[in-house]
Amino acid sequence: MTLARFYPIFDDVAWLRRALPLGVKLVQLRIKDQPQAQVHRQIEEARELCQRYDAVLVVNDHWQLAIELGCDCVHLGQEDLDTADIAAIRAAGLRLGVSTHDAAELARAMALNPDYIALGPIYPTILKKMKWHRQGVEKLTVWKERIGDIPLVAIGGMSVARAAGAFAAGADIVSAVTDITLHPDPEARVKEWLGACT
Ligand SMILES: Cc1ncc(COP(=O)(O)OP(=O)(O)O)c(N)n1
Ligand SMILES: Cc1nc(C(=O)O)sc1CCOP(=O)(O)O
Ligand SMILES: [Mg+2]
Repeated sequence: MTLARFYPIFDDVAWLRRALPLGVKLVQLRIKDQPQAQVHRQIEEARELCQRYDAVLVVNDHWQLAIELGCDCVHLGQEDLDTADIAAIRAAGLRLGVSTHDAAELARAMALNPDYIALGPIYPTILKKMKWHRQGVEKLTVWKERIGDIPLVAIGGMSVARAAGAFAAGADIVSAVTDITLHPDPEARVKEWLGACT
């Protein structure tokens, strides 16, 4: 299945209630620091919403719950890979996206035969503190040459205005958080994103 080119990431299912009716077809639920019961409830609702709107739900970090709740896809970073049971994820039929930031991480990700590879932060991000400041769009070209047909996600400091440059450099998908969630009119911004990622 081909993944949509616009990939918003949200920290609460309430955002999915707003974004999915607008036409978002690929979305990540990235919940941090919430009690397990709340995470469970949110993933369950997100899965139902994505089924209703024919969208792919990617569950960040919480791979056991993603398996338990019959979700489509999980996203794991390099630290997550230290403890995740990849065989169990695959046996449950879930797709897998993996974060990468340097060549060693890319080699580790490629060995898992992932369904997409994310490279970031392409531009500086204000969402979280990171060891990497800015990879630059040029690195997307290098990554795309190395990963071939595996979809490449550009993440980190992405905006509507920056999306075309990322696609031109080799990204197949562009992901964003704060460009949407901190926008004064998030719905209007999602619509702009959908227009920029056709
Ligand atoms: C599409 C996408 N790319 C990268 C990340 C980051 O994952 P990770 O390194 O595990 O960091 P956290 O998001 O868990 O803080 C992502 N979530 N999605
Ligand atoms: C969650 C995340 N992971 C990144 C990585 O490089 O792995 S950058 C990032 C934050 C993306 O948020 P924003 O669009 O607001 O910059
Ligand atoms: Mg993670």
